[in-house]
Amino acid sequence: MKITRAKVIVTCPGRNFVTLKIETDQGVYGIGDATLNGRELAVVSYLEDHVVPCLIGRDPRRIEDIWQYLYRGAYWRRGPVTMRAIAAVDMALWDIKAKMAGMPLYDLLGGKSRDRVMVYGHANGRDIAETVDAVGQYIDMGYKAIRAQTGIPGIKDAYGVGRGTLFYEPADAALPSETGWDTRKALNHIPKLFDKLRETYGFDYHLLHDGHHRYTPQEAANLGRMLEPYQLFWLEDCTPAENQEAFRLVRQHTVTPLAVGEIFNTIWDAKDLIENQLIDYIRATVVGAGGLTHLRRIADLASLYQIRTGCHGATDLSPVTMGCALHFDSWVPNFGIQEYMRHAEETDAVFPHDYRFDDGYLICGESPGHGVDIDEALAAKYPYKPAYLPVARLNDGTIWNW
Ligand SMILES: O=NC(=O)[C@@H](O)[C@H](O)[C@H](O)CO
Ligand SMILES: [Co+2]
Repeated sequence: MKITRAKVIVTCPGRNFVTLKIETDQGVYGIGDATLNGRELAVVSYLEDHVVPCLIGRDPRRIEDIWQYLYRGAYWRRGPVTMRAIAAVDMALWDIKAKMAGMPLYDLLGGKSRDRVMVYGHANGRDIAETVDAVGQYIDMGYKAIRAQTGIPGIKDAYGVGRGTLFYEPADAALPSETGWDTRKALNHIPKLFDKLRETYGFDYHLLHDGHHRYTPQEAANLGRMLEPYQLFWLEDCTPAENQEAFRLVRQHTVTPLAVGEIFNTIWDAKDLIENQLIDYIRATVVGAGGLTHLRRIADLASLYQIRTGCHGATDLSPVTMGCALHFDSWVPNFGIQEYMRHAEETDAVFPHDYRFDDGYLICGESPGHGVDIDEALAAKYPYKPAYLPVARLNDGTIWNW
């Protein structure tokens, strides 16, 4: 069996997505997501100019060999562009293998460990009252788990607060927009949000919060401790994780569960965090961490330390990633939760899929492969539109983590 063609499809139905389509001499094709929010075209070039020429003629059944070839063969390794390109190839090859086997992908991974996948949505508001109301909307939609982010008095465009939409799409300008940050103001305000949420809705619903890399370890520990009475499902990205050891300082001072990893590219970004049990959930994704082949390895390492998966699932991860993630989530024994920010209608039209939302859970599809396709004719109607993630500055102008 041979790969006869591989093409990169760039489309912008509501937002930019990069999709790799691999065709074979057996007429079966597979697709993979390669979207890197704000740097999409770098992955397009990496794939078109440096990966696709190496794929033509290879046997698509040799998923592991191709993964190792692309990872070790590039010599330069572990970056977000490289690992997204490898992920797209990997997803497409698993799609092909499952289609050839006539199986939904989860069957190829080892079968279902659960019938449905608990998801969480993004409730946000410009102030506490709006955010409390938005959480109520998600509860009414059947969600059991809701992430809550609120505007903070004195902070311009705090992270996670949409502009009147039900969910949050941060890539909002042709050049990076400038947002503010003030940790003191955030630490004074965020506990009040969760106090109000628990007072309003009680403790039966899972509540999550994203620190989005903005606190130092000591500040993160302080926030974690202040949030303990509100029993969060997790506090995510509480401090930057380049220094994995920083989480030990947080861990020592709070029992608030910690989640990290949406920007991780390989197992090496998480190894120390996992082996030292410094986190409770690993957020690495199929598209961000080298595909199913590599994400399985991360999940298996995490399972040794009772750490569960909590895959990132924002709008900028395409329905192809969501489809693959649901097959992974259906199989992985140490599943925790799946982030599910809904895609725009025009996105769903370009990427027909068989997964569906039901009462706070996503139900994985049963069709052979990962269950997601791309309508190329429709995709062509949405040309790429430059869109950058914002940057954040402190009050004195210092660039901070967005
Ligand atoms: O937990 N979810 C998130 O942090 C997302 O909202 C990220 O900011 C975006 O995916 C970045 O493109
Ligand atoms: Co996040």
